[in-house]
Amino acid sequence: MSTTASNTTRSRGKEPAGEKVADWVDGRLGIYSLAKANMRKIFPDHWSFMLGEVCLYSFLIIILTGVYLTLFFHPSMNEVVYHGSYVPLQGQLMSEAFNSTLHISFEVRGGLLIRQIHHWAALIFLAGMFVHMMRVFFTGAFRKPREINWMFGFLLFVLGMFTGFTGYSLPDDLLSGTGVRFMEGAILSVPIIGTYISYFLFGGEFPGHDFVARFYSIHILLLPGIMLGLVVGHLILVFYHKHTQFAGPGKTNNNVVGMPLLPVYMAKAGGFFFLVFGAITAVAAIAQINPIWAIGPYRPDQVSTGAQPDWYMGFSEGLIRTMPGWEINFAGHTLVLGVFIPLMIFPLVLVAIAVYPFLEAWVTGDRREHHILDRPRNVPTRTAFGAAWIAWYFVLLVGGGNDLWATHFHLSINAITWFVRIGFFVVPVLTFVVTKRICLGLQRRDKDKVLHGRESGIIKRLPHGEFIEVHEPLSQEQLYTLTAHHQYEPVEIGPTVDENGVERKVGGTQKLRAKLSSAYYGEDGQISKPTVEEYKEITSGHGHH
Ligand code: HEM
Ligand code: HEM
Repeated sequence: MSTTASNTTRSRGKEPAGEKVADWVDGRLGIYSLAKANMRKIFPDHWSFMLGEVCLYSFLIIILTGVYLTLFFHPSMNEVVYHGSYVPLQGQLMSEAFNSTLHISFEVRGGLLIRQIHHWAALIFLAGMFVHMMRVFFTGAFRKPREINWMFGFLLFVLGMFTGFTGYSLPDDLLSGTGVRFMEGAILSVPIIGTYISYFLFGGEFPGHDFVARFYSIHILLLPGIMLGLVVGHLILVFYHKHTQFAGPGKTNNNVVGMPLLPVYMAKAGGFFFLVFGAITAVAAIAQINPIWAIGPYRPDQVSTGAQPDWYMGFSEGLIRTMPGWEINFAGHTLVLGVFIPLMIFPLVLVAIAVYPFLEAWVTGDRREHHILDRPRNVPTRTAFGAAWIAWYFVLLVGGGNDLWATHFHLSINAITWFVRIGFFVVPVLTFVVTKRICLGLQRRDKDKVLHGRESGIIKRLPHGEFIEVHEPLSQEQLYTLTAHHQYEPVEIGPTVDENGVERKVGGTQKLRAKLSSAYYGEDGQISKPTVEEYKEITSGHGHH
């Protein structure tokens, strides 16, 4: 701070304590210039922009509760005899991990609630990421310059799945052990190196004595550490790029219309954190999750019926449960294709998401920056791809819970398995076609609204007996919003013969690109926006009710 400033404050009398502290910190960290540059940073308002915050807050809640659990959890597979307060398990042999989780649940003050909050927050965190990712996808917020942030987010999603899986495995109960056994089976199906990886991971034959301790360091240190770094990077990039916004009057690619970070956005965000915390705590207090005492300790020779992974891992379970049990013998080695093929499809389902922004940019040839969001209906092919992917994911989830679907809905488990096998191929295609039709229909309706106004529901009878519905013209604001989107031309292959009559070779990828591009922006891919002439012609009297 300058001397004049400190002289003035001294002349006014005693400096307030807060100001003193702030001056002290500013002298060391330069917070005044940092605050000046960022305090008035503008955030646009839309309910869907709160989904990223749900991810952030549930992640913080997971860390807070996780730290409390580490105080009491023993990551050891040493066998002990249970002498705790849960009578039905008295005298049973179990691992220390299972024993300490029972101790957390029954004896530690607030232990069961914290365990439940940790587990529920994990489910909500992953669901939040799923929905946040869909919001970013369907609005095209992943386009330049946000592709790298999309990749950061994608990594967070995948790491979140594995952190959840390792956490789920820690209590060493029958359900979690069955999940780890499932993973071991999948690893063993990898030709040549599968057995080595399994031995390395479990420190010998499954289950061995090490996996809980190993999963523990991965669960509380390695993966959350990487995730924390990624979250910080993710938020720095959101700040750096500035937030996107939906089209509307006054909103352009070069500005952001909304509320300043301080005080409005911070107050809202702070309140929202407590809301998310409260909601998760309420769910955790009401709905029981993972009652390990009812499931019992893990024994490799036992498996319970109705065993299910947490929802985000369900699709991988579905892939394996519904795959035919193919097995071949190759040069004296057994290849378990029934497990190996699903194991290979698993990353493909995920990688399809990761690379999408780059694929779309290549197909459309679009290299511009985008800060105005798309309405999903205005990009029908992308929206249809997204919907097809979600439908595919849910078909696999049904496969992952085929036994529960069978028992709850009194269906044949074989019928469900066949439904999933056929649905795996058919449902995404059907969803794609239907979604694209719906989007085009909505675009037609928008066009109609722009040209003919909104249907008011008021029916009038004209003097000569004809009935008409009164259409109200849209406001200028609505007209702008409905017509603000840019419509692209499909990328063409161009002439295949040059001016000298020499034929130019067109590669397969170029042809594919042109085909995909016309699917995005060709005649079947979008409804042309109303032109100014059309609008003037109609609104100047003829044909306008
Ligand atoms: C730990 C998980 C995550 C956290 C804490 C997080 C947090 C946030 C926050 C707070 C925002 C700004 C507000 C909003 O648009 O909702 C945001 C934006 C964004 N997120 Fe995430 N996110 C996470 C996961 C993901 C995932 C899984 C993806 C996609 C694969 C993703 C991609 C993006 C993108 C591209 C933006 C910029 C959007 C824009 O400016 O419109 N994020 N994220
Ligand atoms: C994205 C991050 C995380 C996710 C998705 C996650 C998820 C889970 C899940 C589902 C469980 C099983 C809970 C149960 O018993 O029903 C668990 C257990 C556990 N987690 Fe996490 N966790 C995360 C981060 C952390 C962190 C950062 C810590 C510690 C600093 C931690 C510490 C623990 C401990 C000690 C257990 C075993 C105790 C128990 O099962 O109750 N977790 N975690």
